Amino acid sequence: MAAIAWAELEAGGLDSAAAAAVCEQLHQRSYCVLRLPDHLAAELSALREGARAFFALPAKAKARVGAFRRIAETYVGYRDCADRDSEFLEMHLSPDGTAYPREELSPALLAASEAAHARLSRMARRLLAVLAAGLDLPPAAFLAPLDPEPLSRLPAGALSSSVLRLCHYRPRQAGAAGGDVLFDEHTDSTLLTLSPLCPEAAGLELRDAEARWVRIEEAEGVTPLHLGVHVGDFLSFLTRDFYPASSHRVVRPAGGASRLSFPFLVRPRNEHELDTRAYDPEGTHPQLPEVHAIRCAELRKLFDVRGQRVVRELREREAREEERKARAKAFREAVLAGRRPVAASDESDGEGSGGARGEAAGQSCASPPPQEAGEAGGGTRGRGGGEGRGEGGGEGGAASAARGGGSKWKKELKAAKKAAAKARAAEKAGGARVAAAAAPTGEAPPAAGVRARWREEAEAMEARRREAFDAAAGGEAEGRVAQWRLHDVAVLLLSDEYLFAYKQHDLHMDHPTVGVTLQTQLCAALPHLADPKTVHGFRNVHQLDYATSGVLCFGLSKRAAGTAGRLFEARRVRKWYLALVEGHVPWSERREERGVGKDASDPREFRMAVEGSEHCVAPLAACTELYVIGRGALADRPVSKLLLCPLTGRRHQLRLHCAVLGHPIVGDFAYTADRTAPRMMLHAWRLQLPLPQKTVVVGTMDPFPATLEPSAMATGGEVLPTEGPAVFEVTCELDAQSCVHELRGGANSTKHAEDGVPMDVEYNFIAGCDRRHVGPHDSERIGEQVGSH
Ligand SMILES: O=C(O)CCC(=O)C(=O)O
Ligand SMILES: [Fe+2]
Repeated sequence: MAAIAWAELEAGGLDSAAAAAVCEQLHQRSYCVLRLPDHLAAELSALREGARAFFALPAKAKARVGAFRRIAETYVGYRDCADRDSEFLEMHLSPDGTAYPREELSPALLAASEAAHARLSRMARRLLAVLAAGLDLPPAAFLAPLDPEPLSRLPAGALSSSVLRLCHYRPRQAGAAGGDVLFDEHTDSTLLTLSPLCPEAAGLELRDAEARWVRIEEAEGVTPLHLGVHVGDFLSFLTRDFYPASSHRVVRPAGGASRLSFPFLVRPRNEHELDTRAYDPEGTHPQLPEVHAIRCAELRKLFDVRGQRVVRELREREAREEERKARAKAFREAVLAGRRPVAASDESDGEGSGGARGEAAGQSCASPPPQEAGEAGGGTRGRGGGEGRGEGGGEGGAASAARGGGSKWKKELKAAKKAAAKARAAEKAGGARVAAAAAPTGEAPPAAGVRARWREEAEAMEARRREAFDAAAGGEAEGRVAQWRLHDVAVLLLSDEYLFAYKQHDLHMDHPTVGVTLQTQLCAALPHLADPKTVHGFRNVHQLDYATSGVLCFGLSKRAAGTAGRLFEARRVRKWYLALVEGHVPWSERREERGVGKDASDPREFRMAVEGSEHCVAPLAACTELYVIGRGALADRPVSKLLLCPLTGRRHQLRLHCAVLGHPIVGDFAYTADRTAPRMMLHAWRLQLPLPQKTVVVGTMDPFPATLEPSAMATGGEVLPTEGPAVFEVTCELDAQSCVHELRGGANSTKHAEDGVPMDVEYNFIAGCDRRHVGPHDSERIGEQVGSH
């Protein structure tokens, strides 16, 4: 799971990339993980040490802090849940910023709690402002119910509603009964909950979008400086489940370790009366319920009742899901045991493709189809119910909602209507008024929010690209637009653990609405290897842009994908790209180190910009090595062929680095005005992965060969057969110089410039790679190459 840097969220605008990631993740799966800056380590460890010392006190001393009790509309104090091996201390702040309760607590714990409370509260406000902006709402829409800022504006004698809950889960006593769930499944009756993670005694489990338990503290790379953020009932209610409440629980950490945790529960003030009309005077916002004159305290009671039912439903669903998983696993194991993966494409041409074909053909039909997000199991999301453990011990749950897939909005609408019906019942009973939590009946509410916006953007980009082709081809665009079919995919290398595929240019890796994407192609070609637990079927570990072609690696299991993903993150993967760039490049080698950040002038937030340019914001370090392979012409225009080695992987890094050096990539729609090239001439040529057992290099043919033949452009987008094997694989480590040597030596040219670079070469491009280009690989040989580990 990629953590979002808090520093970026803090420094960027409400619509920065980090902000968008927070909105997207909370929308998709109701939680995200933030990476806190190192300087907060001391603050967090002071809190940990203070709490550890407190919980180590004799029971009598802890009881003197004061039992769990209600003070001015909120609960404070210490409680011991001996039957669950857990104890809790609820810390609030007084209007002067001091912690409450204070009796018996060490000055160190008080100081650490005050600092953490204040800091987490500020972070929560920032996050809520970001989440509001994600729905085109002003920050006040989500901030108004919170404790006032500064706290000195609290009524005299009141305490903060938001609470820092110090939790201690003891190791299991020898011979003790009791299960492994220490804190039952629930949703928090908060807007948000912020939890510094505890990887040394991982126990926090959250439901993912398919309602499976995820132990976020066990994810690779999680440290005590990571912060879990999850959505509570109030935010879920206020956004009609756009940000759904996260269902979670605490289980016994492995190895019987004791666990300390500090969830910060960002609560609305009980006495606050919700009124959303100010933020949506027309009542047209598709996500904001129209609510007025309803006290948060009343709403909270409603959440508690609803939570009970949803937990029951979830448990039933979980049992059904377990059964289905066992069946899918048995099937997958049977296929892998046979080591005979089958390519069952939509069109059987009888030719061998990437994986060995044949014997197991019948089985592929029976394999479970990959599921779209939200389709799995009906899409009911987890919401938990209070288990009668007192305030906070068991928190209420919000209405269930479904996400993803075509029926998402209908399901959401249904949930919203149910919520409205309940609210109306509450209105009758308690006199509170919830005007209309339901959308207008009869039709799904219009799509809103970041996800919908991004989808629109992707579609608009696609439309623009088509338009440009239309213009360039004078109405004969059809032949020039890449219209890939399901079987236009090549499997370059297949092992038990990894799949390397060829992505065609002008093809999405995946897409919520487009039918032919690399993912759907792979699902059609290798249905038995598609994992129904994933959203699209195959676990990609890195990305290629829509317009870029080339090698992509997929992990066939979560573990394999994790291993490869970590190699990418650690920058241990070497990548070589080939590009045709405009003009004759005057140097033969170059290193470009300008950082890459967002281009603030692009309203679509698509383009990036290099450090130092006028509109570049928050640039991140970027480095590319560029080598000239040759200079010549492509359809009468001067071009150079480059080998590009990105040492970092920023969005659009290669396009930008070429452009800023004065030689943009031919056909790059984002950074050039040229609309005549039939494709963007950028290709991910080779990938070198130092997998634990063996380093593999997987490559493709050179799609921009030097040739004296008539340009392939004339054939307009047709898939051409290539000469020789399309897959290049070696098991020794490669370096850039040897690639340069190989490419220059292979250039079909007799003239050389002074620097040894071939000149006057007529370049060509191969419009795509089809299965016929792939060498005769069988899974045994490839298994040897990649090794299994
Ligand atoms: O102990 C934890 O990490 C989480 C506890 C929790 O869910 C809560 O206090 O609401
Ligand atoms: Fe919780």
